[in-house]
Amino acid sequence: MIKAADFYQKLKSHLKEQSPFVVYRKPGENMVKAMLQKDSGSFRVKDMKESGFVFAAFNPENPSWFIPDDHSETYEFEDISTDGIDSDLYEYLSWETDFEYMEEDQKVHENLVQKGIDHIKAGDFKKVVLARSERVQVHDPDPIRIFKKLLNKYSQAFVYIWFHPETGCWLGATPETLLKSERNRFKSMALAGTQLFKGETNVEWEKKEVEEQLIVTDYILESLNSITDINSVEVSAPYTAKAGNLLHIRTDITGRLASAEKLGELIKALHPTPAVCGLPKQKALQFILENEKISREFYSGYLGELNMKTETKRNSNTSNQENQQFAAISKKTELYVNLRCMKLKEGNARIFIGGGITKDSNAADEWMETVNKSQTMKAVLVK
Ligand SMILES: C=C(O[C@@H]1C=C(C(=O)O)C=C[C@H]1O)C(=O)O
Repeated sequence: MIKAADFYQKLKSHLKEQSPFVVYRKPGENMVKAMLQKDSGSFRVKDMKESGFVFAAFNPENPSWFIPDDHSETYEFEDISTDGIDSDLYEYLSWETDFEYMEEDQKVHENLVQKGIDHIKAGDFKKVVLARSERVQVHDPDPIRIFKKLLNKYSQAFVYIWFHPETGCWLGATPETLLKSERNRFKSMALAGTQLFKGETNVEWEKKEVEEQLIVTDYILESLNSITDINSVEVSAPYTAKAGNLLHIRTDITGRLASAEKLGELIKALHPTPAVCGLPKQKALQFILENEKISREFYSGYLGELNMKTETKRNSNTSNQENQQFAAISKKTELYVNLRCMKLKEGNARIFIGGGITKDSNAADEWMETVNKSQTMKAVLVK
């Protein structure tokens, strides 16, 4: 196993050569993993049968970039938080906003949200997720140092830094799983509804938020219909989940795929879910593409390990081979929705944030929700 300091040294030279790489840590884990592509080729996902790390755009028509397993060096190391900033108190206190600078942005976003509400009331769609971006001047633009701050601060998120000449440099700390699967078992989640964390996770939710989250759960369950062994599907009760300075409503969904071959179909059916797009999917997507003032690029797309080979040691229980161990190779997929993320460019960070709109939404509240969400990335950019 490589030492963290040695790894980051290696990563620096890789970055200088502008070769694709990804470094990431899964929620609740200690180990940081990395894939450094050995050549400078650009690979795209074609049929979801590939093995490697995928970085997919929000718009399903756009390419999904890929670091293939067999074209990269992989690393694993422990990176222990040293500055102790991963505390609830810090998240709450680090709240700060420059309102003057945002006045124009606020107007533009509220107009967009109002247009969304009007279309919902006219019956065009039931839910739409509308986003904006914000440019933040970065005091210390070293992407590796920003990544380390994310690691220190967000132990329960999927934290990553991704670089590819086709996409630029992205970093994030997302609370949302799109899909996990191993052999034919899978897990997904419906995450929606947002309020600011004020030191208490036992909170009340407004009816509007509950309904907004239910739309996501129902959609995921419906998408599973033709692809899974539907009798195997289990759904948890909705509960409050903390993500940085925010709380969301979350439902966990597990089940079995009709066959492991159906993985690609399932990803296609799920993405983009109404947690980041809307319902019905096509109408909401069209509204977003025509009306949002930004190109989302990879924000609210998905990223993660696709069909990564993992070895599990199992005991054979046949009597004449007592206690004999054998290694079973299986393929594991772990994909996350690319939220609470930013793109680094020429010393600036572009933060992407959005929120779900339903008929009961209020434009000013939706603005505040995006301000709150922007804090997840801003907290690691301020001095
Ligand atoms: C769209 C975002 O987050 C999503 C939207 C949420 C909402 O509308 O309440 C909550 C969690 C996420 O599923 C974002 O963070 O930009």
